[in-house]
Amino acid sequence: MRELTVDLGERSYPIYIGEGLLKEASTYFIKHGISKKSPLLIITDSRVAEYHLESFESELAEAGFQTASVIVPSGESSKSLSMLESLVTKALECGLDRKSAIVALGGGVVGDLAGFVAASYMRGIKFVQVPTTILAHDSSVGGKVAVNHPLAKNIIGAFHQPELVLYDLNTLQTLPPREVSAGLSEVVKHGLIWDAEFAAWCEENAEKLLALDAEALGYALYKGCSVKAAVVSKDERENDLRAILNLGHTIGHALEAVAGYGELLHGEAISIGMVGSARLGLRYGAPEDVYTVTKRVLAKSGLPVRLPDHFDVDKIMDAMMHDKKFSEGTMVFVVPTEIGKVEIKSDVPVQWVREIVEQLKLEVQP
Ligand SMILES: NC(=O)c1ccc[n+]([C@@H]2O[C@H](COP(=O)([O-])OP(=O)(O)OC[C@H]3O[C@@H](n4cnc5c(N)ncnc54)[C@H](O)[C@@H]3O)[C@@H](O)[C@H]2O)c1
Ligand SMILES: O=C(O)C(=O)C[C@@H](O)[C@H](O)[C@H](O)COP(=O)(O)O
Ligand SMILES: [Zn+2]
Repeated sequence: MRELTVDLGERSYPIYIGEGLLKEASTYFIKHGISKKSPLLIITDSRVAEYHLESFESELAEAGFQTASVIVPSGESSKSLSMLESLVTKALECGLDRKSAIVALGGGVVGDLAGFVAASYMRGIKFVQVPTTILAHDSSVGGKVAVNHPLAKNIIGAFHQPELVLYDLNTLQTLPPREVSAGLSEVVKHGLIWDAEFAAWCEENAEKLLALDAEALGYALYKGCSVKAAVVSKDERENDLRAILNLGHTIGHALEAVAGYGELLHGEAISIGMVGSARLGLRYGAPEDVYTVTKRVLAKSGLPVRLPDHFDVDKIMDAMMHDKKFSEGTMVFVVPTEIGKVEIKSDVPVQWVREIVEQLKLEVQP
């Protein structure tokens, strides 16, 4: 078992990563002050529920927790305001009070949604992240919680840190291959923004990761969470440094919104977005390998690097104007300067961005 800390003063919390942790969930919950006297609501999705809900909930109930659970449809469309309202209704029906906790059992969709319920219910109650996807090594850490608006991704949300993150690597063995690759997108991102050696490791070990090799996965998720925890610990609310975690997201979020949340998985959209950011890096004078290595490691991880033809460039450009990185009338982008290093560029010429989005349709999968 590996352990990390997100260091945020009185809001600090641990991330536990290991095999079989769900079977001991109650021990961790007790250790971190989750109340047995108030009801606890587990929020999960239909696919995760099939595999994990019953055993997880009974383990907690047997240890004396007053559990209730609710299952949302699997997929990005559950991150909506209407779903938030129905979950608040459920929380009220289950009698959740200010000492209750909400438990997010699932991937990033469940984590973001359940986290936002916890942030807004009674103006904020405790929550626990129990990630079950590779991608959720990113979403479960850092306290960004949100739902989507049809025009913009994650635009209704809050910062609300969990009490703990309990990451049971065994749960990942049931992930479909497309979700494995999508999750690797954010793992690779953590290498590209912070740690060139780790980016190279991701490329060398791509096959093992795609095959869900337990040792490789454990290491990759530990490294990814370490980068995330280090960045968030320095800048919880994205005043400056934290923005680097958005590599590939200005274009990526626009693609998700234009496609209608679901056609492209988040990790896939971010993969295409990171190729766009690498191209932007070249315009600012970065060495060629920023582009070639980015593209190669993503492709080796089973990810798309080309924008499908049917995407409308005007619509993508419009959607980018609603991104949180568009502010004071200028486009702000995270731009790689070398592998493992990025810079935040404001005032990026809109024409450059348009040209890059057009070029993305012509990329060749290496
Ligand atoms: N808050 C953050 O900092 C942050 C960071 C990155 C991404 N995100 C958000 O995370 C979301 C994407 O997360 P995701 O990729 O985990 O998607 P997801 O939660 O939709 O999970 C992907 C799919 O895998 C299924 N699944 C989950 N666990 C499984 C398991 N163990 N076995 C089999 N199937 C399983 C789910 O039902 C779903 O169909 C996006 O909404 C994105 O915006 C948030
Ligand atoms: O935690 C962060 O900060 C990130 O940027 C992580 C991203 O992977 C994640 O997709 C996040 O939700 C994007 O942030 P947003 O503020 O643009 O919604
Ligand atoms: Zn992301």
